[in-house]
This record gives sequence, structure tokens and C-alpha cells, in this order.
Amino acid sequence: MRKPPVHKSLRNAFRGVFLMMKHERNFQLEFAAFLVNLFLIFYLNLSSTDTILILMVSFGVLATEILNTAIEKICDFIHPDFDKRIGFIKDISAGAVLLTAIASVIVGIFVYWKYIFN
Ligand SMILES: Nc1ncnc2c1ncn2[C@@H]1O[C@H](COP(=O)(O)OP(=O)(O)OP(=O)(O)O)[C@@H](O)[C@H]1O
Repeated sequence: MRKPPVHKSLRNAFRGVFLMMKHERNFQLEFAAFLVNLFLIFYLNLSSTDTILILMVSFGVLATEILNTAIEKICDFIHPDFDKRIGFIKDISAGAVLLTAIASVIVGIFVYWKYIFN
């Protein structure tokens, strides 16, 4: 099969992010947190290193949420019935999101602390 041109692949990828925004509540909340971070980056005039740190953890959470949702959808598609193994797969996939969220809270505390309390 021929590969689609780059602009089409890019359009599909953006559609994927748009679908997440439209249908997935957790992603909507995480995207809202991302927008708050964008505001704080400008409002507190973060250094470039701190900006990169905040952007990396924010995009990390969003990207992991997309992969988690993809795994959940595959699970529901290939095995809609209750199965301990599906539960295990979904739990560890959700665990990946949890870890990135914890990392983003830790980084956020370290970065914003300097600007708010110093
Ligand atoms: N088919 C299944 N068999 C066994 N356990 C399941 C199954 N579907 C869901 N579970 C359990 O329910 C939990 C939630 O699964 P669900 O598919 O509803 O994800 P969700 O509520 O959208 O999760 P998230 O908040 O991570 O998006 C799973 O982590 C798993 O423990």
C-alpha cells in the first residue's frame, strides 16, 4: 500500500487530537490545565528552561492520555466482555497517565514556587 503524503498524515494526526478534545473528558481537563500553564508561562514571565520543563510535562500528559485512550478503545473493540486480562491492560495503561500527571505536579511545584514565593 502506498504511503499517504505528509500533509495528509499530518491532517489525520490533528484530527486525532481534535477527536480527543471533542469526546474525551479527561483529555479536556488536561487540555484546560495546559492552557492555564500557557497563561502562567507568559504572566509570570518564565525563563526559557522553565518554559521548556512545563511544556514537556504538559505535552507528556496529553500524549500519554491519547495512548491510554487508544489502548482502551482497542481493548473494547477486540474484547467488549469482562476479562481480568483486559482489566490488567487498562489498569497499567491508566497507570502510565498517572505517572506523567504526578511528574507534572512535581515539576509545576518546583517551577512556580520560585516565581510566586521568591
Ligand atoms: N472489559 C473489562 N474487563 C475487566 N475490567 C475492565 C474492563 N473494562 C474496564 N475494566 C476496568 O475498569 C477500569 C476503567 O475502564 P474504562 O474502560 O471504563 O476506562 P475509563 O473509565 O475511560 O478510564 P480512564 O479514566 O483511564 O480513561 C479499567 O481500568 C479496568 O480496571
